[in-house]
Amino acid sequence: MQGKGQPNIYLIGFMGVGKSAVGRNLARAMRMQFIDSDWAIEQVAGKSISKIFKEDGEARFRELEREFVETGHPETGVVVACGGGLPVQPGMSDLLKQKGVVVCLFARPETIMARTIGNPKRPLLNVENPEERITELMAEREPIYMKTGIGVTTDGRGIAEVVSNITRIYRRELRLR
Ligand SMILES: Nc1ncnc2c1ncn2[C@@H]1O[C@H](COP(=O)(O)OP(=O)(O)OP(=O)(O)O)[C@@H](O)[C@H]1O
Ligand SMILES: O=C(O)C1=C[C@@H](O)[C@@H](O)[C@H](O)C1
Ligand SMILES: [Mg+2]
Repeated sequence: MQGKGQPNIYLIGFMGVGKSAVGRNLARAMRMQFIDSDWAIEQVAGKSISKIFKEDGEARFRELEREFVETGHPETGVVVACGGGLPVQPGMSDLLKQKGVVVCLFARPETIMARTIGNPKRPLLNVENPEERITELMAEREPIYMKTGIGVTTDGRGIAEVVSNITRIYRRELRLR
């Protein structure tokens, strides 16, 4: 794989901004491996995200996220699509920045709503008024997202366009290192 040995790329941002979809395409373009933290955690736990939340609680899920970042994935050559809440718990922002290039995808609440509606993988949005929940959670998380990753907006932009933007950012960051 051509990107083997290169610093990891971590995609962060709110649920539905496109981390998984963009990450898969970015990894292909960069010839790097692709790992989705939500998927990796489901493999370790042997159950779905919604089952982990229901049976073990959110705190256990956050522990699994920490283990994934600390020891659960290769140190180089990987594009990691992070779960929406992964950078939020204490210490994670600095840890991600140490480990690689962090890019944060953004989208407006209406866009997020349209992209996430009816998906059972996002138990936090499985509430009576998901729009309100998105706005609240976003306001809480935005400062952390902004200080952790280089921002890329995705509203009205297709996946290929977002991928080529990130490719340029990554090359620039490698030159600066
Ligand atoms: N730029 C884009 N334009 C149009 N649709 C998009 C774009 N990015 C992602 N999508 C679509 O939006 C949906 C949500 O994207 P995705 O699952 O990649 O989000 P995510 O950030 O990984 O969310 P989560 O944090 O919950 O895992 C998918 O159906 C995806 O194909
Ligand atoms: O934003 C969040 O806290 C979450 C996002 C998803 O990717 C999953 O990691 C899970 O549903 C929690
Ligand atoms: Mg995802």
